[in-house]
Amino acid sequence: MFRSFLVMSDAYLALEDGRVVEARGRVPGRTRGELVFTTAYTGYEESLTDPSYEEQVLTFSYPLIGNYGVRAERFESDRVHPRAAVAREFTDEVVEWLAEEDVPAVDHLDTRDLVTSIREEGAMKVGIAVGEDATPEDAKEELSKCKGMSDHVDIGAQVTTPELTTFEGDGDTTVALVDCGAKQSIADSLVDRGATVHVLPYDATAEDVSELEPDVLFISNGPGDPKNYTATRELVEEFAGDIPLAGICLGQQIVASALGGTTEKMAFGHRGVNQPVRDLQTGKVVMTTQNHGYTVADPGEHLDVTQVNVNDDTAEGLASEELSVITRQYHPEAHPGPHDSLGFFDDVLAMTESEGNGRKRRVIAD
Ligand SMILES: NC(=O)CC[C@H](N)C(=O)O
Repeated sequence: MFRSFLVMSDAYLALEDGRVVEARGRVPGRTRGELVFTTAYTGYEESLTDPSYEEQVLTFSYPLIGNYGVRAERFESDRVHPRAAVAREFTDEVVEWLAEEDVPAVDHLDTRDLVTSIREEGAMKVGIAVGEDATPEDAKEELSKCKGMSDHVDIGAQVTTPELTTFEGDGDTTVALVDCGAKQSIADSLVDRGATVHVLPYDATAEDVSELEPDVLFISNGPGDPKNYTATRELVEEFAGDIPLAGICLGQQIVASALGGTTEKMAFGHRGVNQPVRDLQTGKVVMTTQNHGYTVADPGEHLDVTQVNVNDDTAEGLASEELSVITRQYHPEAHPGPHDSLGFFDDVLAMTESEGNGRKRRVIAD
């Protein structure tokens, strides 16, 4: 157990490795989740509203969070998704926002130690108790109720759009974006390029998609284990070879598993805005935004790995020319992070123009 420098502590984090960490409580409450960290030094508004953090507790390794305020125009969804937020120091403005959202927050703890533990031991469960009457036992009780990420079997239902929503672009291309917890910047990046984007619930049926006559089927980012997105995987199986497919993050994982690949959980994942990715064809390395804890272990026979992470060689981009598929494990839409890979959206829309790409082809055997 290590101590915050405050004499009075009213926040406790009970870690899966048995330790209880004291902190300063900023927003009271009791909660639990998977403890992860991001190394992003900007973009706290975008990260905190990224639906992929659902059921997780987000630790910022950057020590001061909130130094340029809180503006709703930077939000990626309509609420804060992590179950709690942890930093060395939160500004009052961020704390006010988290309080309005009823999301427990703690600071004045040694986040360097926390991040080192996650790196060495992997992402772990945490129970948190914050408030004047909070005790270490309360935090431990929360920990005892904490489920593993893969055990949140219907996590998509917690983050998806309740109904079909359309964002109009000024061009002719139509994209069906299956919302497994989509960041708003994905639809925005497509609309910016002229596409009309229909955002569908994660459990949309093949009929729902067909009715829209989309030129591209796009699977979004989202929280939890890709194995739990059965309905979304079936959609990909249904349309592969008929219309071009794209996916980001969870979307890449779902597309790969639908086409015969496999996914696995990583030790602590990739979360930050400076993850280096190498394109295997051009040799070029770009800095990317990432937020994932699972990865594609085997892309299967239909997909090729086109990009890899420079640090650990994991699959960052997959493609099939035959089936017109391109996916990214990272976040080309940025928000937060570098804009170097925004060209992905041009590549996705270009698939609709490529020769021989019709709705009639079926390459995968039924
Ligand atoms: N940002 C995402 O889409 C995350 C995907 C998945 N939930 C993972 O953790 O790997």
